Amino acid sequence: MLELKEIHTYYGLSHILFGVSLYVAKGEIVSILGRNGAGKSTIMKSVMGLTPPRAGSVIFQGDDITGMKPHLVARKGVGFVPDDRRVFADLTVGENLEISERNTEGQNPWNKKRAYDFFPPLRRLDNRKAGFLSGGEQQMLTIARALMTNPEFLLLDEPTEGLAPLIVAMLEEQIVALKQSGLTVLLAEQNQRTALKLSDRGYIIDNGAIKYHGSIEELRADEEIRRKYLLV
Ligand SMILES: Nc1ncnc2c1ncn2[C@@H]1O[C@H](COP(=O)(O)OP(=O)(O)OP(=O)(O)O)[C@@H](O)[C@H]1O
Repeated sequence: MLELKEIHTYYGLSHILFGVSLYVAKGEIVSILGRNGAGKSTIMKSVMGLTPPRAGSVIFQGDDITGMKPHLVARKGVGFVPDDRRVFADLTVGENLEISERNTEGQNPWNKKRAYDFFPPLRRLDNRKAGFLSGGEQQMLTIARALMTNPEFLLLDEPTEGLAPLIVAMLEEQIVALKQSGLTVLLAEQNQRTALKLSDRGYIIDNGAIKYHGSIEELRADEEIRRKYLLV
């Protein structure tokens, strides 16, 4: 469904991604694991066209979308949950959801009701300004906003970072539910426990290059590689 072929991405003169290749098949949850600053977010932004790769290609559902503008990538069915949990602080939770609603003509489209059924804690916050939410509530809202665009593919950048264990467990369950509903997910994670629990396959990135790729069973069994490249 998504394939990156040897992409090189820069911030100005800084060369950040060095020939990153990966693929995600329809229906999979694939994790990119790596330490702080390894390049996980830059991979996500390269797919979204926020930091277009200067070399290599991004193929989505057979189309070359390398360097396509972010709103057009979104229109193709890619939802993005960035790691900064950006919401419109002055709008209510309900308004944040309503203004994100798109592509509602398919079967069982996401709307406010479905979003509240999916994240029940958000329902009672319908009228609350989003700037007053807790970190966990904000993360639910950020994910729900991405879902309101009815994506087929979701880029999730460190969704559980800095959240309390109970919220992390709830989000993990919901990510699995999204997969069961037919969504394909590329997940960036520093937290290997979450990645090992949810994913079908994993990539390890270090210093902007892929160092390892395997099934989650292989990754789980390979303690040496995890110790070398990940936080333990
Ligand atoms: N806007 C920017 N301008 C310049 N350099 C940047 C910018 N954003 C990120 N970088 C650098 O790019 C490298 C990769 O960052 P990236 O955010 O992709 O890492 P990450 O693996 O997602 O880590 P984190 O968990 O901290 O988000 C880092 O060295 C970072 O300092």
